[in-house]
Amino acid sequence: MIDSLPLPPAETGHGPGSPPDAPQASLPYDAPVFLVGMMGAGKTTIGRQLARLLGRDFVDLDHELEARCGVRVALIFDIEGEEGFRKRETAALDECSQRRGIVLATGGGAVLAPENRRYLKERGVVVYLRASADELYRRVARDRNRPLLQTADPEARLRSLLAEREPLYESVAHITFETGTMPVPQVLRALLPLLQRHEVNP
Ligand SMILES: Nc1ncnc2c1ncn2[C@@H]1O[C@H](COP(=O)(O)OP(=O)(O)OP(=O)(O)O)[C@@H](O)[C@H]1O
Ligand SMILES: O=C(O)C1=C[C@@H](O)[C@@H](O)[C@H](O)C1
Ligand SMILES: [Mg+2]
Repeated sequence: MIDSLPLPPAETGHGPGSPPDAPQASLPYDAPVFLVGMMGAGKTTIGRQLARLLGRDFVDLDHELEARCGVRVALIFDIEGEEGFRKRETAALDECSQRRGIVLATGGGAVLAPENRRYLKERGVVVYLRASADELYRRVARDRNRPLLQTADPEARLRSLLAEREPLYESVAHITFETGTMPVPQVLRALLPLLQRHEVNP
């Protein structure tokens, strides 16, 4: 039933009727760029803008799963539990991470599975968007779309998830970028030269 509902458009291109803007920058490789980090790290927001800047297609793994299932991430969790969601996430990541020339924003928990970490590390350039628990919580506090934070104490949950995952994000990252309280345009300006300087093995 979860596979047969009407789909919102997947965020995997520039959208119907909207031609891509001319790229304002480029990278010296076509390996995919993967963004990892906690809920609220800015993977979707920065990923979309980075893709536009580079003239690359943007893939958001959460949106891709929603498009495939026809329902929101929260409902996938409700129906299939976190385990079901993670299986779908791994299958989608395996497929999407083989695309060249894209920017891909992962979901916050995509680094949990060892095979996902291998896909990320071996197939592209991985950027860990890092932020403090205080800052992350400020960014997601009012948003109800994150099922793992629908608890009595979402801030404590976010802190414990961050502590658990930090070493996993670090272990896959080629570039760790501390966003601090930097606004999005500034993050993009500072991240771009790091990506351009990164050396990718053929
Ligand atoms: N550097 C930043 N400064 C201020 N606000 C930010 C920054 N990055 C993201 N935000 C805001 O934080 C919120 C969450 O960002 P976003 O949805 O991009 O996070 P995410 O990493 O994709 O999270 P998830 O893993 O849940 O998908 C959004 O409202 C976004 O505008
Ligand atoms: O941090 C997580 O485990 C998650 C983050 C979101 O991107 C979604 O993938 C989902 O809400 C799970
Ligand atoms: Mg996101």
